[in-house]
Amino acid sequence: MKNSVVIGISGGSGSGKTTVAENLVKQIGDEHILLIKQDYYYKDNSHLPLEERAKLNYDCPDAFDTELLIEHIKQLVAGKAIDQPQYDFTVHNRKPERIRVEPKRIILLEGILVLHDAELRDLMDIKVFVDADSDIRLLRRVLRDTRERGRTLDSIAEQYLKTVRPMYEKYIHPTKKYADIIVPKGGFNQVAIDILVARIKSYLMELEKVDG
Ligand SMILES: Nc1ncnc2c1ncn2[C@@H]1O[C@H](COP(=O)(O)OP(=O)(O)O)[C@@H](O)[C@H]1O
Ligand SMILES: Nc1ccn([C@@H]2O[C@H](COP(=O)(O)O)[C@@H](O)[C@H]2O)c(=O)n1
Repeated sequence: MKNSVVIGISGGSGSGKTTVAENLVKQIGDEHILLIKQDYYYKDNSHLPLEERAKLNYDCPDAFDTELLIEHIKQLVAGKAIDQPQYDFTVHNRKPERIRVEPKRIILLEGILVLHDAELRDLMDIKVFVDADSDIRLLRRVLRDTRERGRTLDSIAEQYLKTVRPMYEKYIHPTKKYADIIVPKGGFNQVAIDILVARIKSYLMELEKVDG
């Protein structure tokens, strides 16, 4: 048995991925569970000015440094610490600093395209797709992006029509077929969360048995 179990949580922007993931961390306790956001692995675009960075497509596989993400997940599974990049949505770029992250028993990997890459999927023990209707996802995104990501309504509308919606149809929604569990009704689906918590607890017991 491996040192750690990897759980991938995917779904469209605003579907409730972060809410599900944070709920799991709360219920299991953060000494055993590590949350890795795919957002941290957006490529560094420091070579471009802010106006150019604001126009990029952030909803396609190419926007992410998946090679680094895979390397980091492999390191964590092998029981090694990583130096994780950080991301600042308000300036559309990586932060200059990295954060040292220690491995934990359960690794939750959350992001819009975590189920897209076959090598990344193969590292996962459970694959989850969080689902919500598109109007609900858009509404949540408008509220979040104006409150937390420094965006205007006009910029959200333009980005949604230009990239967010078409890329969801092209890349994100098709990955639903890889999921072991589909969580409808977004982030506060207590039944789905309870099922995941029970499964995670049984993984933790198995891992402890291996340790003796
Ligand atoms: N089932 C739900 N009902 C109501 N609001 C929700 C639900 N799930 C998530 N939200 C809210 O929607 C917003 C976006 O959810 P979040 O989990 O950040 O989505 P994602 O990580 O998929 O982009 C957050 O403000 C969150 O509190
Ligand atoms: N500079 C950026 C980078 C990403 N986005 C959007 O974030 C969404 C993914 O994050 P969620 O928490 O919503 O899953 C994705 O849809 C990108 O469009 C951005 O707006 N700006």
